[in-house]
Amino acid sequence: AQTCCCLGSRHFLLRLSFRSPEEGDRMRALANCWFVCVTARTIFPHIWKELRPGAETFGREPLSPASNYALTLTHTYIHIQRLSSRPGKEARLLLPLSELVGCSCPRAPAPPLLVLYWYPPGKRRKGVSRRRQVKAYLAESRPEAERWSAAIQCLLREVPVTANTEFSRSLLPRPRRLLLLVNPFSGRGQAMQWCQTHILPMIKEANISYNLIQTERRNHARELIRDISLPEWDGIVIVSGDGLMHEVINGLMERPDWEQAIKTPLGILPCGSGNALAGSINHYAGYDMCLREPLLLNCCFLLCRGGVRPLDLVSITISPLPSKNSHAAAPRRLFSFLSVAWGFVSDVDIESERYRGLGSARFTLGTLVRIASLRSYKGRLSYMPPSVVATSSNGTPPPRRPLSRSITEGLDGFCKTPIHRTCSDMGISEQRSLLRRGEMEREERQRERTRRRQRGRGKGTGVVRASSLAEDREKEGQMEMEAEEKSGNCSEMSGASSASNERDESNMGRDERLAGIRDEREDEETSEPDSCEMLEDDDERDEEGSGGSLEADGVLRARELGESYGVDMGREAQEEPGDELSSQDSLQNTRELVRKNSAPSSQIADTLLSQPLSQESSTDSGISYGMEDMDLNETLFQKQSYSLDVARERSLTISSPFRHNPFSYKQKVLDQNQNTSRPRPHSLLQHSSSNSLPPKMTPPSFSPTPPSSPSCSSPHSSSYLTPRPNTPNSTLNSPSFQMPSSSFNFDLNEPAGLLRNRPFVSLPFDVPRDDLLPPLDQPLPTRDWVTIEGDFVLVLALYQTHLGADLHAAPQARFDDGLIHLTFVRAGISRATLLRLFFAMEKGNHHSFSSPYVSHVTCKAFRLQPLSPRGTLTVDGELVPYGPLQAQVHPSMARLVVGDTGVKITRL
Ligand SMILES: Nc1ncnc2c1ncn2[C@@H]1O[C@H](COP(=O)(O)OP(=O)(O)OP(=O)(O)O)[C@@H](O)[C@H]1O
Repeated sequence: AQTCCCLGSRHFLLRLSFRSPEEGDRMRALANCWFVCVTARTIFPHIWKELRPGAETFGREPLSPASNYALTLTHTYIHIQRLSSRPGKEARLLLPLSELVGCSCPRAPAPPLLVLYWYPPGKRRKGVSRRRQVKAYLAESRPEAERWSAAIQCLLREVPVTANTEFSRSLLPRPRRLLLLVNPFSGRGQAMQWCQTHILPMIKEANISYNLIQTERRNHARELIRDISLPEWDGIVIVSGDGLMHEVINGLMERPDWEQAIKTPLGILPCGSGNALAGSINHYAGYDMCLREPLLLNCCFLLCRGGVRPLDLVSITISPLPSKNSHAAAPRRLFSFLSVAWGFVSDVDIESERYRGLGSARFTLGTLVRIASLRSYKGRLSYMPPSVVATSSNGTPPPRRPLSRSITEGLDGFCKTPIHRTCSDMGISEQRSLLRRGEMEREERQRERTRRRQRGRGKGTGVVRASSLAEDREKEGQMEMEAEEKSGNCSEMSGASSASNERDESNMGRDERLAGIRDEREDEETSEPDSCEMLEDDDERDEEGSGGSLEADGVLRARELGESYGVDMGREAQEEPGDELSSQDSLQNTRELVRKNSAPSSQIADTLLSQPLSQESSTDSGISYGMEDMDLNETLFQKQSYSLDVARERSLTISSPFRHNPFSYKQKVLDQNQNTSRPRPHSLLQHSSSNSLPPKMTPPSFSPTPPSSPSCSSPHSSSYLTPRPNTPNSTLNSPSFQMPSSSFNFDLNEPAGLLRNRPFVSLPFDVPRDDLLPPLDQPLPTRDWVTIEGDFVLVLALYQTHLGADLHAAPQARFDDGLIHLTFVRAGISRATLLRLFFAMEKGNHHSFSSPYVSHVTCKAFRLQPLSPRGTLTVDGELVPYGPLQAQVHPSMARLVVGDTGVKITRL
């Protein structure tokens, strides 16, 4: 038994032989007694089996033959060799210390055992995860067993040791102490059960002391964390989903000693339904995607190993909740570790609460339900690319963003290159369509500007309130319905979806509408059968022109919210009659598909996308336009004339046909499948319905600020851009700059449900400032920001790799990369494509997924201004008040327990 093979004597720390308990009668009696009385059925069932293969029938059957083992300890492995007198029967096991959670040496009267808690990776039905195995060996004496236990624990706790070290318990640091916060209702309500079966046993095996607190209500953990004495704890562990982690982080940031408090290592043991952070930790450790208990075991193992990494936090500023004195309410700040979501993702998150019993499958079901009734939302997304911060912090001026002057150049790598390098994702024919629509917008906006000035004279302000927007759009909808009922010519379109109306109109009534753009009067006389909304629009204009009824004024104000900003340039496009004729058949087919309500969305989309959009553009060179408008960051531009040549050049980067497509304000007919009794966002009524697709290829307006047009390399050198006074190089000579930014006037409803019980504790004064962001109610700087405005299906800002344990949504993200990973999907995407996108996300290969509607960028800060009056916004999966929101990343603010797979920073 004293012989063992020599395994790397250079790293040799301990070598000793152990015997199995069957070696002698005395030992056997002792071991049997101890196991039967204390351990066999409770603490060490595995050991019992290991030592006594015939445990269940002890006393009745003969004991198995004795085995001797030789164990050798090195810095990285325990080599275990079974010694056998019969040649060829020796078995060797190499047990990596990195797969060990801990070891123990049970006290007397137990025999002198060395027990190893080993979690090797094992194959599961879905992926690979850790499995528990216990190895126990009987030492010749208790001091020998204790020496071994101390040696292994020293290595696990990274105590420096050599081959000459005299191992004893005194070398060991004190056991780690963890505060476990358990939400018993998280996920499917299994958190406490899993604590007993998986978590606490493993934590004990790792020789970690713990205190477990069950949360009793929402925000209980937050209050607790604000008040406890933190130095007592080596870490705070959340046994729940991401929501409780959000509470804890914000509780820490609300402490007066937030700077030290936020450095407390945080761990997560996934018992929720989303478990995004746990999924990210699991991925970072190099494990395959897994859910439920396997994921829990992996994370618990990593927690016990105890490697800690820095974690970025994102400071979020959101609109204040309404108070009695709404003027006194200041924007709120909170800290986020995971995500900000608006649109599809937040809708699914909140709406799928009702399927909570399904666990993580609730998101799959929620996704399918939401895809079936796809919504889009109007909004404006601005972000600051990381390159800007990197270079400006060096003191060197940021490089000019090159303008992609060729449409096809931008189209090539649309999905792969950063947005600010891309000017358009549209093909040539669509570019023409864009320019034509730009012309229409310009005309329309000029008319509205005139009306606004008239109204401004009376009211003195151009502020638009979202509450009136909602009412006005309802009124507008009613008016449109009435108009349609009156119009017999519109009967052809009744029953068809709104989007099909839009498409038909956009393709079939081009000549008429172009004529209408040239001459507003002509519009009024045109009674184009297909153009229901034009009739209705004209009605509105009549009313407004004649003094403006309340309804008409409301409609107008509703329009202002979405449209009052943006430089709008374009050129008139005309259509060749032959082209229209050639597209008639396919259009007819499409309408049939949509009207019948029977075709799959992808089929409808395909039909639409295959339509030729072949319009020949004609330039009105020499024409100059007066303009007075704001850019997408609410920077007011001076009224100046410029030639259409300039306009044409800039239209590639700035104009916003997307924002103002011809379908924006027309009648929306609910199709048969829509539930009319249920309130729906207005954007849904406008842009999508369950059987219709949003308009084809609604390109966004990309507005790097300043626009990086060669003719306008900087806002200050521009001949036609003058920033607003509150920007660094502003001038005060614009008569209109006093007009407040409309998009910040949201009517926030009284918080209800999930939001009702949120305590709004103010953060300490010295929490880090968002130095890249102006206050929420002020315009963004003119430089370095990119703005996209239009209709979005979703906007998702993620700073971890996973959005859910099985949703690898930001593969490039790292815990401390100092970046926000923005994904946005614009209206126009088909349901089938969206579904494919989510499927691709599961594997994390959606970045190679090519769709002109889907964009991925990284940034340091962003601002999101929803322009649709209703919607949901979530931060870390938790509902926040709907309204403008801005965020900035603060690199490496917190610390996260991730195990020791990656680059180790410190130990828990
Ligand atoms: N005892 C409790 N009773 C009710 N709500 C609680 C309690 N403890 C915590 N909460 C709240 O429950 C919400 C949801 O918890 P959490 O996010 O941890 O679980 P989950 O929603 O199942 O998981 P995930 O966010 O991963 O989907 C959190 O906002 C938290 O504030």
